[in-house]
Amino acid sequence: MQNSFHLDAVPIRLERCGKTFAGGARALEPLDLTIRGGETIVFLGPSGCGKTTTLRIIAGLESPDPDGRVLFGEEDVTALPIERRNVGMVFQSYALFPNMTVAENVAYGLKVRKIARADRGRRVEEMLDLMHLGEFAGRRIDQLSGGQRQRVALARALVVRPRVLLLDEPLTALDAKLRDSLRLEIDRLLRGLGITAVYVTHDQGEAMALGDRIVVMAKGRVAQVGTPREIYYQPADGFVADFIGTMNRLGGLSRGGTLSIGSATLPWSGPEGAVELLVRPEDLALAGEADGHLGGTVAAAVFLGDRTRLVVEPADGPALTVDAAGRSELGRGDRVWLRVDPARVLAVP
Ligand SMILES: Nc1ncnc2c1ncn2[C@@H]1O[C@H](COP(=O)(O)OP(=O)(O)OP(=O)(O)O)[C@@H](O)[C@H]1O
Repeated sequence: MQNSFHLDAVPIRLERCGKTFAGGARALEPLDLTIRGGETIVFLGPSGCGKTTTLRIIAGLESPDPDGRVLFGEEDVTALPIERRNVGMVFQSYALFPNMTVAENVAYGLKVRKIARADRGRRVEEMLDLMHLGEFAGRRIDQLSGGQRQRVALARALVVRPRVLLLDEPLTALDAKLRDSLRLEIDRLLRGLGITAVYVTHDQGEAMALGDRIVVMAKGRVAQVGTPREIYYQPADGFVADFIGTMNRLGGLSRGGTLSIGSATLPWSGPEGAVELLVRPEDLALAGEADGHLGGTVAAAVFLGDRTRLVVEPADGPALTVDAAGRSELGRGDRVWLRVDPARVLAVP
């Protein structure tokens, strides 16, 4: 990024960070996780899985159960309140001062930290530049669009040069198109600044696009930690497989070094026995009757422009989603054959 603005990237370590709320509800099972300096880590999961609680523990808005520790670099910050952790936060709800100008909002954190006026002015200007907000400096917040407000919120969080940037569903309140463009902007910003960032979302597309690594959570537990590719191609279990992208369940059997699918018996070197067999739509191919493994009828066809997404019902077993390449004329009621590459079939517990 062509800007003098630079942040030190600290690693964050969570050690046995669980959370039990008054009344005994366990929102978070004890969690151990190291977030590398400069890494963007995304907590992803359905509502109520504990992602916001984890973020709030990192921020210092919530303390972990006794025994849990939060470290920023070598410093144990477990007992420090949020104002002494030097974190920047961005929320879905913006949390800006509506009757102050953009520049005043961005300057606020510097004022609280008693930064001298001249220095303040320079840093605000630098930050507004970075967020392409220069022309809005004198506008009041209630005169801005949602996307512009969220850029102000980012500027306000970053101007104090936080050790870590925490983002809680920052794009959820915006419409789809704005969400996409601001997501790209956040991506550029995080890469450019090299800041350690923790991002909470329930949107898998956002998680895949922004995360260096994704922590998939379910019911207060970590289901899997991995890069977007690891999570997509090697899901740890059926929950992760279903939560990220589209996944097919193959009604087949793995036994004695073979995989039986439809009328075909294929060589198989994966786990056998009580496993679920899964395959991504892009790893199924349409074929002819002679070289197909599994016959079925097209139950639905959705034209997506570059491809047509088909739902194919085999004679027995679950329906399968498969993509036909552009300009395919396949439609409801057509009889098709599918080929399965056994090397692409996943077996999960
Ligand atoms: N202050 C609180 N007191 C009691 N229970 C709470 C409190 N805050 C959260 N919880 C509970 O802890 C669990 C995890 O909540 P959390 O907000 O971390 O989930 P989340 O994954 O961020 O969900 P969402 O996407 O809906 O915000 C939920 O069951 C929630 O009801």
